[in-house]
Amino acid sequence: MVHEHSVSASMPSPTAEALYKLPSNFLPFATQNPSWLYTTAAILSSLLILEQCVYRYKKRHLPGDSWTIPVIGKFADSMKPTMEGYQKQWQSGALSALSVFNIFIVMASSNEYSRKILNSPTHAEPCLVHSAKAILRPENWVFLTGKEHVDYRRCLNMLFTRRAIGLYIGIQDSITRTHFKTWPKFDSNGKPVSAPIMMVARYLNMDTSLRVFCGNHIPPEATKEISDKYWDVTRALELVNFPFAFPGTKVYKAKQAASSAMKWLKLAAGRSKVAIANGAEPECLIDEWMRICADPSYKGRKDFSDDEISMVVFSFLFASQDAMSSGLIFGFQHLADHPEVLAKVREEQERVREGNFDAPLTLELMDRMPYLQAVVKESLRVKPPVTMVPYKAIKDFPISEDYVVPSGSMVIPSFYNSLHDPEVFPQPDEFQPERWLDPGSSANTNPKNYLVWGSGPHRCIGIEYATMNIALVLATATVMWDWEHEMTPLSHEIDIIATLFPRDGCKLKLTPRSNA
Ligand code: HEM
Repeated sequence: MVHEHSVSASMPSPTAEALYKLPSNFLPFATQNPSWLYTTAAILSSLLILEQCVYRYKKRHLPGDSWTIPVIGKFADSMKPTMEGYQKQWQSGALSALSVFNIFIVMASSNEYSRKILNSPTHAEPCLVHSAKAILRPENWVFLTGKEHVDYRRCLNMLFTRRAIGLYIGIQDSITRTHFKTWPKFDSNGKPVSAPIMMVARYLNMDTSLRVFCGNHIPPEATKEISDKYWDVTRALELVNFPFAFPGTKVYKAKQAASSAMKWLKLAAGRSKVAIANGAEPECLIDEWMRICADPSYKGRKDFSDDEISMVVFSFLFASQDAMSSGLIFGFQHLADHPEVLAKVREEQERVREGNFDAPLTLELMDRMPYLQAVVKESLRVKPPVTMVPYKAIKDFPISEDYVVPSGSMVIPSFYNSLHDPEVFPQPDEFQPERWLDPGSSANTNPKNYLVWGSGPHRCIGIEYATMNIALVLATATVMWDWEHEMTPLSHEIDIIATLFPRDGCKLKLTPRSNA
């Protein structure tokens, strides 16, 4: 998800719009006093009182603090978000209110209200963390709304068809195998030891994405440079950033990282255009895009500048890097903690691949692995990488019978409660892939609850690609190694760094298997 693809994406830029709308005669008493100090104090205290009145007026009967902390509101909580804090907010009501830096926020926690927000484009639009516009550039397609967005997205959907995914799978498979050579760690006696997989998984993910998107149109040093710098982008996706991108700030560093990545992506776009014009077969996503544009039977838009292509590809990286890494790491953690499930995945691998693990994985082989697919689906349900996405009410939004979200407010659909609804997912916190194998199960008959990818016009564009990648990486890992999860007190603590990660980085001991 590109827009507020993250729990941390919910921070508006600090404004005090409501306070600027004071009537000119609002503070008459202050002008009667000659002391500027007294006048200033009077104005400030009036503004603070007004802030409370506006907050209470907008909040009406919704659960939430009766008073907001002056000026900053729940800023402190948003600096260091925790799952416990979010859960407390979600449990407080299907709709609840809070304020951060004078931005009024309505949080939706129920399935009904969350879907209503996502599917009401005339009332609510995605809005980004403040830093995202600076990083992605304001002219990036992800900021389009309404018909413009629908039309643009129609072109991009063609990059994720089954034909395209079939092209990407070979790249994903080969990059994964190359990276896996470095994953197992050994002590000086050659005995396997455990190590956190968080950063190696992020690096694998970035390498895979860049090769899938750009093929060999960028050199290996480019993927290394982009990967190394990308952490600066992730770190800038905090709920609250210093509002100006001065040198040294997180947003400044993220902008630097983004422009150096886009320089390489632009190079790839130019090279791909030349290759396809010269009759080369598509080898990556940009090639596939250029092939479609060059096809005489294609009636859609064909003229995309190198710069525009680089921004689109960067939007895919931006949307995928943290969410995919989170999904992948929890996939490993869930399987490692459920040896009986791991054994079933392995059994399926052995059966479908007939013991020939050197042969590249194909779409057809992946189609024959329903158990693995159920594992991925369940893992993403239990620990959804994206727990909420911030939207903004573009006009008064009558969300329920007795509450209208005031125009200009932030309105945040959250997914966690839908994905952990005990009516639909009995024992909701348990990792039970089997719930997806029975077509009549409540999980399968309530697809509206599966909000891992959002819903409506901005629903994730990369679903098949992301699912395929997580499945493929786990498939190969199950046949290459025996896994052991070194449990630490932090293994089940969640760090929110744009998306969710186990706080200890998931320490795995990987022992090569003899059949691999
Ligand atoms: C496990 C991995 C991923 C998860 C959990 C995820 C989740 C999401 C979510 C929740 C949204 C917002 C949907 C909404 O507002 O209704 C979204 C949007 C988006 N995602 Fe993903 N995503 C993942 C991977 C990817 C990948 C791999 C790509 C690209 C290759 C991608 C590209 C996008 C884009 C471009 C959007 C914005 C779509 C639009 O505004 O039209 N995502 N994703």
